[in-house]
Amino acid sequence: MGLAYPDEQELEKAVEQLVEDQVASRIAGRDASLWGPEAEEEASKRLGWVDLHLTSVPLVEQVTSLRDDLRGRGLDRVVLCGMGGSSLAPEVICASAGVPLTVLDSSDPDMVREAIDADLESTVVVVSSKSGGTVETDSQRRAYEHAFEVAGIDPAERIVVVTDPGSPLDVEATEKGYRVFHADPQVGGRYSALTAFGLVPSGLAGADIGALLQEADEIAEDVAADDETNPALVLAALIGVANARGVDKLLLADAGSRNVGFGDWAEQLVAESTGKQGRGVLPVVVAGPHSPNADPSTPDEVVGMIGPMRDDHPVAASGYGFAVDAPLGALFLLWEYATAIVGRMIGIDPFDQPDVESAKQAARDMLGGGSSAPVAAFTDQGVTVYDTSGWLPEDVTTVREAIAALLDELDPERGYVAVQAYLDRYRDPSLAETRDVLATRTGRPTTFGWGPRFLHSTGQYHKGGPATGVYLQITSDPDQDLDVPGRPFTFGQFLLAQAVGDASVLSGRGRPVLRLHLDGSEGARAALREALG
Ligand SMILES: O=P(O)(O)OC[C@H]1O[C@H](O)[C@H](O)[C@@H](O)[C@@H]1O
Repeated sequence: MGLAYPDEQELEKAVEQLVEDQVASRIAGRDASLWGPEAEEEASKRLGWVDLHLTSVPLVEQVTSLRDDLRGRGLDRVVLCGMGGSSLAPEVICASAGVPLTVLDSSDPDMVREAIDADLESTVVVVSSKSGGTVETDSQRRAYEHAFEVAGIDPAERIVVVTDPGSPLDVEATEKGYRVFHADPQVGGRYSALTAFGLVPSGLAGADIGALLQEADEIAEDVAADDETNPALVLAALIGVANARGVDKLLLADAGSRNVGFGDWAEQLVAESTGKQGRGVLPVVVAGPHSPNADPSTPDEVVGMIGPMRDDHPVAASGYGFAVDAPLGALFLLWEYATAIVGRMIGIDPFDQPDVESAKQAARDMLGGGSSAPVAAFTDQGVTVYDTSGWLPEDVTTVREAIAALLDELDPERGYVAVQAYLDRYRDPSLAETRDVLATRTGRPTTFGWGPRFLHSTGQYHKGGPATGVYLQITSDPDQDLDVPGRPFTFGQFLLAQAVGDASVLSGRGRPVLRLHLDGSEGARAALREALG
């Protein structure tokens, strides 16, 4: 089928089919057969999220009492160490509630050092990892343990752990006497907003987590209903039918939602759940309804507006897009249902992430010296240019020409640009504006991700989804590198290995990757800005 937006009748038919197949009630009943025989085993241990509005209720009391205890001891600054599904939900929960939470989801040495140096005296650190083996999170924990010890503070007084029972982190934290919250092992990372992963850090930071569960409870019956008005069915039908027609990007704009930064959470859910086996839905998260890619949009995008809150129905679908909003707890559950249903419609397992490991392995190979160091093409104005696998034409000698050459590789109908900045997002927030600049320049869907954060979110799609992207990596010399205590590498070496490792996997799929490495000077940054525009 060609690239054409589905009409209303097709959408109605798709919803009717979902109703007839009883997809919603079967998800609620944890029917693991919905995604085919190959996905059944994984799905049979990944559907616990349907009942979290009930099963997580006892956590509210436990977290509130720990918060009161910590505050009584003057510990009111909460730092969360965790990647992907272990940090994206608390970030949106706390931002929406207006309570401060420092999210440390990076291996950037400057970012780690700044988080640690800020007010250690009043800090409690939540270390969250479902697997208990994520290297970024492990490294951040080690750095905090070291900092507490140097300051004469017992880490056991300050570190709270969230992990699955029996994980390596669980074992080590228990031995060390840390306070451990066990998460529900029947829930995967990106569906874990209403487990201990979402609730512990948010509750300690001061968000009303009881209200959040209540909000989810209020929509639970609607999203589980085999009914044409079920908002999850309407949302899924729109995205799923469009995808079958080649409309495979999902624009998410904040249109005045009270749920601050919701797009970043939905981005991981949709990209990692659907982007595999050469298929998937690419979320394109933009600031507002008038951002480039939203206005004008491209023919291969479903245009989704998050907000404003509607009284009658959480989802309003029209021929070319939708508006969706609800209280945050309800929105989590609604999108989880919708994403799992889209997974069924496009024929993939929405609960695995088969391509994430490849980049981790490539990073390990780099760190262990098992792969050769990348060779630069040239340096221009403090920016060293790397073209993984040598796709750059030989006569290209400037950053400006290199960016133009990358954009020349874009397919005008299906292609997208992914900017991946392995930098300190708190110090360099304006770099995210690169997205709008390149979206305007190319007229094509453009995503922006901070590395290594995006590796645990859209990273799966970039490696496992349709091979239609061109990739612009930005790396830099840090101000000052930092040791990872007890490890044979520094944070700076690890960060670079992550970028180089991911680039090698992407280029192994035949995609062009351009890495621009800044020497840390203002001149290099200015040269980059100038070459982008
Ligand atoms: O919670 P963790 O086990 O540390 O995992 C953190 C993240 O790691 C991987 O990248 C997965 O692809 C993500 O889905 C997950 O959220």
